[in-house]
Amino acid sequence: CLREVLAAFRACLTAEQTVLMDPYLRGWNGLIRFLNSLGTIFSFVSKDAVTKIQIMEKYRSSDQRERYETLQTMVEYELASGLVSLKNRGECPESGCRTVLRLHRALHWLQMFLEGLRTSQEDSKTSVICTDSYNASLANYHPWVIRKAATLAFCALPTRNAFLENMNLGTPEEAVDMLGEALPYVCKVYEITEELYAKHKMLDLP
Ligand SMILES: CCCCCCCC/C=C\CCCCCCCC(=O)N[C@@H](COP(=O)(O)O)[C@H](O)/C=C/CCCCCCCCCCCCC
Repeated sequence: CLREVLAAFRACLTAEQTVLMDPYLRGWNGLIRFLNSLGTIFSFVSKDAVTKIQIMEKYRSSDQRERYETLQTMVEYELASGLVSLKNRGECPESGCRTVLRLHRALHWLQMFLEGLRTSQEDSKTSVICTDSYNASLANYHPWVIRKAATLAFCALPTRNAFLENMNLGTPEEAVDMLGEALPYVCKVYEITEELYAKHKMLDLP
């Protein structure tokens, strides 16, 4: 249920302005379930996202689980233990920091996409909203072949109102209201993570 997905992003935020890992991953898992319901054309996207979520879930069920309780504790722990490579991807291909960075960039896309959906006219095309938000965010980190595959897949998206109805949040108008309520939490999670990564000069982790 997307209501629960949006609630998960709200639950990530603590009074100390840190981001809790478990609701963050719960939110992502819910988004992937929704993505899968849009058709197999998006399998290549969900496969990559699932791999990344599983890497993080593995840390959360390991002996070091407490180090991964929040994004902040993860960054502190991995940097102090030399578990992050700032230059060479091959050295630490599955660090929590680089893995979360990929999800974080995708969260930027999601934020722009949902805002576009919320503020668009009834007759707007979801594929156009999706392509515009992708080009303005995530596409900057993808090679040509992925950008092509992604923009091709976006053409299969249903119309704006059908998409909003698929979200199971009531009528399209009710879904838009719900997005208006929930988006500030997604934005806050994005902002806190962006600041954290900028502070540690990790926004370009290979
Ligand atoms: C209330 C919510 C309603 C909206 C629901 C939207 C559901 C979206 C669910 C998931 C979003 C996609 C997450 C994609 C993560 C991509 C991470 C990434 O950038 N990976 C690349 C880099 O990884 P490394 O190689 O460095 O490890 C990787 O190369 C990418 C591979 C796959 C292609 C990614 C294409 C992304 C397109 C994003 C748009 C999804 C379309 C959703 C349509 C509604």
